[in-house]
Amino acid sequence: MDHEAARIVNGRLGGGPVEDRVDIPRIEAAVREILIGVGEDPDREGLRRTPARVARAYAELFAGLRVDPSEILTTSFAEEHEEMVVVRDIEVASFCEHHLLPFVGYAHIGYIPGEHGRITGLSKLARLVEAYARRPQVQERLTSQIADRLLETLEARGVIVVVECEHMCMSMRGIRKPGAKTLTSAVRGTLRDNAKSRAEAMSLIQMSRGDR
Ligand SMILES: Nc1nc2c(ncn2[C@@H]2O[C@H](COP(=O)(O)OP(=O)(O)OP(=O)(O)O)[C@@H](O)[C@H]2O)c(=O)[nH]1
Ligand SMILES: [Zn+2]
Repeated sequence: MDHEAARIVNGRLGGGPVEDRVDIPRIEAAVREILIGVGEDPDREGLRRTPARVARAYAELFAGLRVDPSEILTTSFAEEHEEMVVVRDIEVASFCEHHLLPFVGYAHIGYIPGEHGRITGLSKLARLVEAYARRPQVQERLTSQIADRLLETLEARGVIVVVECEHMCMSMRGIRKPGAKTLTSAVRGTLRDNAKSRAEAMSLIQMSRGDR
């Protein structure tokens, strides 16, 4: 494998291979430095292959940086469905950009198709979450990016996205409050303007909470 090819690893995003250009040697060197920095011996048996493992893990965990979210919703179908569609409990695993520690939880997505009733494949909603989650993020931006992309690409009449996550940077360090959940929402279009539709969406989303 030539040097350039060695820098290209295949990441996987929601099951599909993506060409993933990640500078593996650079990540390896940095991880080795971190290990030294925290007072470890990067050459001891258990840590020898750690920089390489972390580099591969990061390629996968940040694969969203190399995905164009506008290409995810390209499959949409014209359907005479003008009522709400809700997909709830989509697992989220993202990284807070302040500490590069994970935040994990669920995203719930609801939308009302536009005038021409264009709907998208249900899995595409989960792929959209993956594309925006697998990058350094803040939860608020993750939430609104998903909502804005849906509104724009599907020309939906209304969109609601609710994300609930626990942030490891709040659980494991700093203030150390494990179990604290952060809830964020982004509401667009008719769901923002119409309190009755919004309440319907919220009740569909909240129904899941009792089931869990
Ligand atoms: N709004 C928002 N804040 C976040 C998110 N993830 C982490 N944070 C917060 O980012 C803030 C960074 O604060 P700083 O004061 O710069 O960093 P810090 O000294 O490590 O902060 P502490 O966590 O309070 O120890 C912290 O309050 C985190 O809780 C997120 O997704 N959204
Ligand atoms: Zn953080």
